[in-house]
Formats: sequence, C-alpha cells, structure tokens
Amino acid sequence: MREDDQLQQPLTPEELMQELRFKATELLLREEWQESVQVYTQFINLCQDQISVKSHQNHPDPDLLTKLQKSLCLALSNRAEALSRLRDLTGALKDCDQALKIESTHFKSLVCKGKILLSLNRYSMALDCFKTAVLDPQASGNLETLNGYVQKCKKLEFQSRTGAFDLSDWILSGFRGKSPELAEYTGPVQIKRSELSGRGLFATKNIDAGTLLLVTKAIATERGILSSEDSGENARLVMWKNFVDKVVDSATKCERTHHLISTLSSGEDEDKLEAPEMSLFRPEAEEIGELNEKLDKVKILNVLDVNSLVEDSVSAKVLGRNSDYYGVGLWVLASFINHSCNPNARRLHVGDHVLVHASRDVKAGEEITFAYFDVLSPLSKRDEMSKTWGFHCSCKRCKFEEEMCSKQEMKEIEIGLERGIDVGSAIFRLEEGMKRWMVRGRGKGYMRASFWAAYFEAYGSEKSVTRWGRRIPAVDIVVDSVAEAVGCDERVLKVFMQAFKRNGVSLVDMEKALKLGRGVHGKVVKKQQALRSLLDFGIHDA
Ligand SMILES: C[S@@+](CC[C@H](N)C(=O)[O-])C[C@H]1O[C@@H](n2cnc3c(N)ncnc32)[C@H](O)[C@@H]1O
Repeated sequence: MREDDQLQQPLTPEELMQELRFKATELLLREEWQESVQVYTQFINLCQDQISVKSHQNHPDPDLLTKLQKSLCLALSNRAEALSRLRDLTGALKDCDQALKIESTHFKSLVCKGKILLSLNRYSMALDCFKTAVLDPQASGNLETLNGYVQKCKKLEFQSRTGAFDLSDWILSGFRGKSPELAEYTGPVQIKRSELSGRGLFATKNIDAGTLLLVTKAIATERGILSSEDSGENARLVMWKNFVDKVVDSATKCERTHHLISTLSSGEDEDKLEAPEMSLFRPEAEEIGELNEKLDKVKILNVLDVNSLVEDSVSAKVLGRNSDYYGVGLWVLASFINHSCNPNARRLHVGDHVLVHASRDVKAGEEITFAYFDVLSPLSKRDEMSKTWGFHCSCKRCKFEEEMCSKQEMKEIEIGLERGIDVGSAIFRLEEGMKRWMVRGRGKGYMRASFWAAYFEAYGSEKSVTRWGRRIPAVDIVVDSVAEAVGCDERVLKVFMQAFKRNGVSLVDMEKALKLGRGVHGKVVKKQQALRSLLDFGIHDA
C-alpha cells in the first residue's frame, strides 16, 4: 500500500485512542489544562465505548479489558488533575471517584483527591486519601511531600475540631513568610432569627472576651493598591469587577460554593429567609446533592452588595503582608453577622481567612455583632453611615441614644464640639448631664463612645490631662465603660496604653492591658510576648 493510501485509511479505535492519549498527555505536560480536558474527554468516551463493546463480546478478552480499564483509570485521574487546576473541583472529584472505583488504591487519583478535599477543608477525608497513598510503592519517590500532607491534614483537623489556633510564632517572626495554614472552625455559635433584621449569629454559651467564634475561608478575595489620584475609585471598580468574576466562577465550578452563596441575603425580604443549620458550614459537612437552582448572576451581584466585607475596616485587623493592600472578599459564615453600634465581636484577617472573636464578654443567647462602620461616633454620623449601607440601624444603643438626643443640652454639646469648643469642657458637661439624666451602666459607655473623639483628644496629651485631670473621669474608668459597652477597639486600647506608659507600669494595669488586648486581637495570640508586640504596634499605628 502506498504511503498516502495509508494516510487515507480511517484509524482503528485502538490507534485513535493511542493518538488521543499521546496528545492529551502532551497538553497536560504543557499545562494547557482546558485543551487537555477536551482531549481526555474524547479519549475517555472512546475508551468507555470500547470497554462496553468488548465486554459484550461472546468471549471477552480479560487481558484486553484490564488494559482498557487501566487506561481509563489513568485518563480519569489526569483529567481530574487538569480540572482541579481549572478550579472545577466538583468535576475533578467526580473523576477521582470514578477512577478509584476502577482501582481503589490508584496512587495519582488518591493524591489528587486528597489535595482537592484539603482545599475544600475536608481534612479527615483528605487524610484518609494521603494515608492510603503513602502505602503505595509509587509513594517512595514522594514520601516527604506525602508525609507533609498527612501532617498538614492532621494539624488542620485538630484545629477545626478544637479551635486551638495560635498565631504567636508568626507574629513574633515579624510576619515572615507565607501566612500560616488555618483550618475552618465553627465555635459556640448558631444562626437564628434576629431582632435586628433577618437572621443573625448567636452565642450558644457564655464566652469571655477574646474567645474565637469562627474561622472561615473566603469564597474569593481581590486585593490591590489604591492610587491617590482619584482616591482609588478606578482601582476599586476594577477590583470589584474582578472580585465579582471570581465569585461567579467559583459558584459555577463548585456546587457547594453555589449552595453556600444561595443561603445569603440579597437584601430582599430578609425576614422571610430561613436560618441555615450550622452543620452546613462545618468542614466535614455532608456532600450536598445536585443543586436544581440555576446560577443567577443578578442574585449573586445583589448578594455581594449586601455581604462583601473590606478587610481594612474599623472592626478588623489585617495581619501580615495583606495589610499593605486594599482587599475585598466574601466570607460566607461571617456574612450572617449583623451590625450593631454596641458590637461584641471583631475580625482578624490572616491570608484569605477571617477569624472572628468576641471583643467583650458575651452571654449565652446574645447576638454576635460587629461594626460595619465606625461606632465610636455620634448617633447622627452613625445614621448617615448606616444609610449608605442601605439600612436603618435598630440596635439597643441607637434606640437608647435616640431618646437621649432629644435633650437640648446634648444637642448643645454636639454642636459645641463641631465648632471646636474645648474638649475638656464638653466632656465635663456631658458627664454632669449624665448624672442628672440618671444615665447608668452601659448607657454611660454608649454616650462616651459617641463622644469618643473628645475623650481621645482630652486624654491624648499631658497638657490636657493636667488641665482637666480632676474635672473629668479617670482614663481607666472611661476605657472600661466604653470597652464594656461597645467592645474593645484599637483606639480605646491606645488611650489606655498611653496613660499606662505615662503613669508607670503597675501589675493591675498590665493585666488590664492584656485583657483589652485579647478583646482587640483575640485569644489566637497565645504567647504574651506576641500580644505585647501587637499592643506596641497599636500605639504606633492607631
Ligand atoms: C451581611 S447581612 C447580615 C445578615 C442578614 N441579617 C441575613 O439575614 O442574612 C447585612 C444585612 O443585614 C441587615 N442588618 C445588619 N445589621 C443591621 C442592623 N443593625 N439594623 C438593621 N438591619 C441590619 C441589613 O439588611 C444588611 O444589609
């Protein structure tokens, strides 16, 4: 037969399979993931057809069938690898499972599945995969890496079960290297109907300041530097668009992500929304079934409008390299936390994780809230800010202050401060007024928090402390009442630390500084030395 005649001949299925396999492997090696998925899909379809044809023959050749099954298993495993690189984790997991059905200890599929489960925070299931993979003869060349995965899964599984996180070493190293690996964790909280609006997160037991409430990884984040020209408006818009694209992409590729996003409020009929079970958010949650709901991009946009958080905000602290950037993200479980002007929680951002902890002592059944905007400001300012968020704040403090603000003298103090009267005299008038109006307990903390700017200035310099010292309350009384009412805050801590340094260090003050520090930074900074270094940061940064 002539050479060109040979070329005209259609390829046999075996030849075609060989050609496809060769092409797919080459694309995989060149990291052309999308193309390699396409070619592997052709190969897999053909291979499955061949298996079906051969096994229905009168005398099937067992060796040939075994060979075909092996090729199919490897192709599924390779397609899973390519799909996982494209972040199609649902598809990749399906391929791994199919490959493992053919060969339950298939090394490549086990490793690929383990890595995917790890990235989905399914630590113990991932551990099972890596433990089985380690026993395979092929593991000998990769033992160190595989054992690394085994250790990582064990550590994360322990963290997610116990909430035992400690960032001290990373802080003490000056945030050197990558941010630490963190597990997802759900602490003593549950989602219930809230009096504020829709659903909210609630404490299931008494907890003290600093206690970790949850750790959750972002569905997506976008970070960048804001230019000074247009106060970063253009950069912010570009980042927002990229962020939306990332979220839509994740929801398209992962059913679990789509399902989690669908539990969030899109701002409409919030009071009719169901409160999801906490088990949905636990790392080892049951696989959810196929979602019948179609991906609705407009709904996702609305969900992002209501639930996205910026990392650098008053109730949050960004640790590590990300603190140099403007960052926006979606953290699903944290999205159930409502705003309050007397919040009891704060956030720490570490890499793509958010850690939410109590910023003051919280009673069982109390709603967990953090500040969406600056609550160390007067009611009128807070009203404006909550309007830009699209709601009218219905927290206890706002209700209390709405009554107080009807008093003429209160208005005069506020106007006086706006016009620049001496902060000491304004504080003196407010404190005297509170005595007459019989404001007690938390109420005092609320009012002081509203006029915080004046207290901050009055306690900020030696001169004003000397001038007003005897006529306004001692700094630790004000700090205590504000921290007790609206939770601890870096600026409150700063005032305390300044006074503490001015007056000399006493053991009681040191204890109090550490307690306030735990309210600000959470108990995830276990070593005192690390907490102290953060407290010092507070003085320079705030
Ligand atoms: C991130 S979501 C919080 C969870 C939401 N309540 C839910 O059911 O999914 C933010 C939305 O909750 C509502 N919200 C939060 N804090 C509030 C407050 N203090 N007063 C009134 N509405 C509040 C607003 O509708 C806001 O747009």
